[in-house]
Amino acid sequence: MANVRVALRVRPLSKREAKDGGRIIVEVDGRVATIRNLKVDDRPDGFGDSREKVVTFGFDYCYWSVNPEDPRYASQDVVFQDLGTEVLSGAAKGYNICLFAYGQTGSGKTYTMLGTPASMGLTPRICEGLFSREEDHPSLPSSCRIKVSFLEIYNERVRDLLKQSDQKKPYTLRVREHPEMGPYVQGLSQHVVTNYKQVIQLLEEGIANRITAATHVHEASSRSHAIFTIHYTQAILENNLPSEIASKINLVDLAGSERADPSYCKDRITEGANINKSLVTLGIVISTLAQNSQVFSSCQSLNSAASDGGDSGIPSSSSRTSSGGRPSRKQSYIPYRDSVLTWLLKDSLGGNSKTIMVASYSETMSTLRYASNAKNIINKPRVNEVRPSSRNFSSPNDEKDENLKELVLQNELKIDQLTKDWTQKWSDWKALMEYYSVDINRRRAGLVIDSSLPHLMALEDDVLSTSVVLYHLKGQWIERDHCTITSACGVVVLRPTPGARCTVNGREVTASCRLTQGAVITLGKARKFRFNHPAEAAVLRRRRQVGEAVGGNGSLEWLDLDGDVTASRMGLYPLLWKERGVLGEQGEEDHPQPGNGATSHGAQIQQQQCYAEDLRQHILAGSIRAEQELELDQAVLNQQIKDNQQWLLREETWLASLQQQQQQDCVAEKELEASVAPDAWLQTDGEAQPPPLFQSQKRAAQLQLLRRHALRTAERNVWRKTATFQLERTIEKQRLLEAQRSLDQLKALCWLQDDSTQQPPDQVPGPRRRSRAAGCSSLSLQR
Ligand SMILES: Nc1ncnc2c1ncn2[C@@H]1O[C@H](COP(=O)(O)OP(=O)(O)OP(=O)(O)O)[C@@H](O)[C@H]1O
Repeated sequence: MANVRVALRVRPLSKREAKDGGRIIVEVDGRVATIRNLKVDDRPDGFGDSREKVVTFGFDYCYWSVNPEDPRYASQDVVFQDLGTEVLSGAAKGYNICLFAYGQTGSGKTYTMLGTPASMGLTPRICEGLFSREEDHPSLPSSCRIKVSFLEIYNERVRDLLKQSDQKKPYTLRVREHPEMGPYVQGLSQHVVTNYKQVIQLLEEGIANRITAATHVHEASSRSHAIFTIHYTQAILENNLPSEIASKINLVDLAGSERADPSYCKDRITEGANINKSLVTLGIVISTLAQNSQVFSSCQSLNSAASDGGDSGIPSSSSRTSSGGRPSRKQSYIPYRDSVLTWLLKDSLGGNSKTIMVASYSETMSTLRYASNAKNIINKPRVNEVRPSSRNFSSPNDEKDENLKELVLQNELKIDQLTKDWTQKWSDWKALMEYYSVDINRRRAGLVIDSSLPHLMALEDDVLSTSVVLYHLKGQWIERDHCTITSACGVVVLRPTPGARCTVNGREVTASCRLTQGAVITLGKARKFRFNHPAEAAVLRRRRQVGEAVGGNGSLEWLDLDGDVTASRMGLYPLLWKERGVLGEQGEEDHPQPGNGATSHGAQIQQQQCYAEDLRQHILAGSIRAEQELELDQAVLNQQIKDNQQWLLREETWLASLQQQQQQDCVAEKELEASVAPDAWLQTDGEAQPPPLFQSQKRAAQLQLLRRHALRTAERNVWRKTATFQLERTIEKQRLLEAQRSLDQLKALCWLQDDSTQQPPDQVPGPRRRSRAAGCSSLSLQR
């Protein structure tokens, strides 16, 4: 519980006022303001009471800003040190805060709230405080987010001061009420800011767009109420779990009240009427809230003027609450919805907010009475904390409301868990499927079965068998009785168990043997398999294409399918010389076939190249697959978002119609009640919503929450998947780099050996040197 904090500020006389012989009749002493010499009775017959009347008001702060020479002088900085820092500390703790300036036109509201370029007011100073707070105190949560919006209420219509319409006619925005967040402006632009300069730019932009006009009292009078809202969110760790503290700061510069002047044009009179209407409503709201707070608090008002409803100067609603002069136990109806201003500030006035009011004083005492009344309002500010898995619902008075929220919370948690489980299972299953994926395509007359992993394909002896069996070689595949087939980093090796009969391409294998694309393996006498290595096949296909491109016949006669085990272990080493023949003809002329050592290195280089190429292919295929999948996920997510938006629209329309219906019913009901018993309506609780609408709104909110949650989860999944793909790619690339490195080492070793087998440099004729260079170019061409 917290009382509304009220500050009084007295500005200096304007030049015109000083010229007209005006004087300041209010005196400030500490936290008390005194007004003397009030006319007690201004009857023209002279029989009025001539005694000096003194009225005192107590406030939380009193600022004497009349003369800078005065020791009591309160500068902009002094005001900020009290009020601004209170706003900042409240925001840092996660409270919603509303600071508004009230007063007659020309009394100094805009000066206090916004200030001038030479003398900054509260709003820019508070913004500055938010940013410097982050910089000055690194111990504070580093992850803070600030979003601002700026609106004005002119003639009971809301305009976005930071998003001007292109059309001549300014567009207006609708005010809606969220069942949980309270009233809000639909479509109001929100601007994320990361530094102080950006906020000031937005503030200046909004101020420039605000409607002002000259009045009798003030040349540049603000004709609208302006609300600058800062959404301040801090990421914190609570019990080692990520959590958020969100605070909404409303900084309100109200339009000034003024007496209607018949000499004004029609528009100005309407404008003034609307300003006065909203300020009168604000007065009623403040007065009623103060009374309601008094009903429930044992505290007596310190201020006699505040408790004197008849002399408050504010349209009193006491008649609605009192019965026989004593306050009723029943809470009075608070007419928030009677003006857009009070509706929008509903939460700030008497709700979940810390509220500070700066009353700018000039001439009339009504401002002081207004302010004094506001002091009695007791709010229930609470910290807005968003817990890791869900929002933190708190402090509703209504028990039913609490239960409902609890239910929503539980549902949300359940859904969260289910979604998590489901996602996990789904991704496990998907990963498994992906790993063993077999692509079956219908092509022309037949079907093509394809897989990107090394596998064995059973060659059935039974002519009646019509099925195809694929055995994927994932990591290690152990056939206990026969042989071990290992697949590591794209290299598949078969090791027969001692005594077990294994043949590869018709030759018996007794030691480890590397399997190459297309090898036919026979286990025992009957079981025949064909070994497929898709990545290797892709490399071979590409080479065949290169061969064709440079004039070869594209045949695979060099693919030594029947090569002996040693050759097989070397993998594709014959390719090296074949390719040199194709790509390095120039070097071939004077470059003899290297000796055995060189052959072995060449084979290793070739093998390494194949491996690197495999990896490259693998990365390529992986990234294409990842992209496709992400695209698909994104499309699903977009569709979900679209569906949600449509659903929200339908729900809103439906609620609006329900609301309209309810309003009509209410009017009809009131009319009926009025005709039956004029005082009967006093007994009704204005704040209570009729059950059907309330239920519908709750239901809508519940559904909305669930849907929003599902969306958030889906978004998180896409993000997680993207991250996984990126990680996979990075790992693959790392592997590729390593392969490349060892390839380079092998090459260097090979050339070193070449060098050692050649004659000393002084005996080497020129063309041989060229040939080595040509060999080099041949390799780099391959690379
Ligand atoms: N504390 C102050 N010190 C010096 N000048 C002030 C102070 N307060 C107000 N003024 C000056 O008084 C004039 C009117 O102030 P301001 O525009 O803030 O009034 P306002 O209450 O916002 O008026 P309106 O409601 O018509 O917009 C301005 O010229 C402003 O600079």
